[in-house]
Amino acid sequence: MKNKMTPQGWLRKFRLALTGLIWAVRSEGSFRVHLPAAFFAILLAQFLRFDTARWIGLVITIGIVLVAELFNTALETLAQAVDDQYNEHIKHALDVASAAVLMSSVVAVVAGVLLYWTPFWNWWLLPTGEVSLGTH
Ligand SMILES: Nc1ncnc2c1ncn2[C@@H]1O[C@H](COP(=O)(O)OP(=O)(O)OP(=O)(O)O)[C@@H](O)[C@H]1O
Repeated sequence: MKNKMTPQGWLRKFRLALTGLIWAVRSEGSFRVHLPAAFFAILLAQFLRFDTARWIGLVITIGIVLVAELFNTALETLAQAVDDQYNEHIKHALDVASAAVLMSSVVAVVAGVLLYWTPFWNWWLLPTGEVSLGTH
């Protein structure tokens, strides 16, 4: 077997992955919602001065949503190539992929509330009432 774990091999893998990422972002409409939402979440986190733990939570949450969307796009594309007629297996596969995206979105909403709740209220209340909800 040919050993592909050379620097050139890794570089080729990285180039192919980047090509796939660019293609997915261009062809899958959901990225036009998810990417600006992720950008806005990062800006808001910066504004609210997230601590390291919250940044880690935010990065993982954004990653989960984007990875689910990428796999969903890959499956949809593969399904189109396999069979453009009605196919029960493809239906189940695509429905499960959609469920993964839905699940990641629910996780993102719950994580968003947990991550932003205290920093937001601290920002909202501190200048007027000097009330702090603490750091947790
Ligand atoms: N070949 C097929 N056979 C059976 N059902 C299919 C097939 N292709 C798509 N479907 C059904 O249509 C649904 C939507 O699939 P489709 O690939 O059109 O995604 P979409 O709704 O356009 O998603 P997106 O907007 O993310 O591209 C699937 O979840 C599945 O139930």
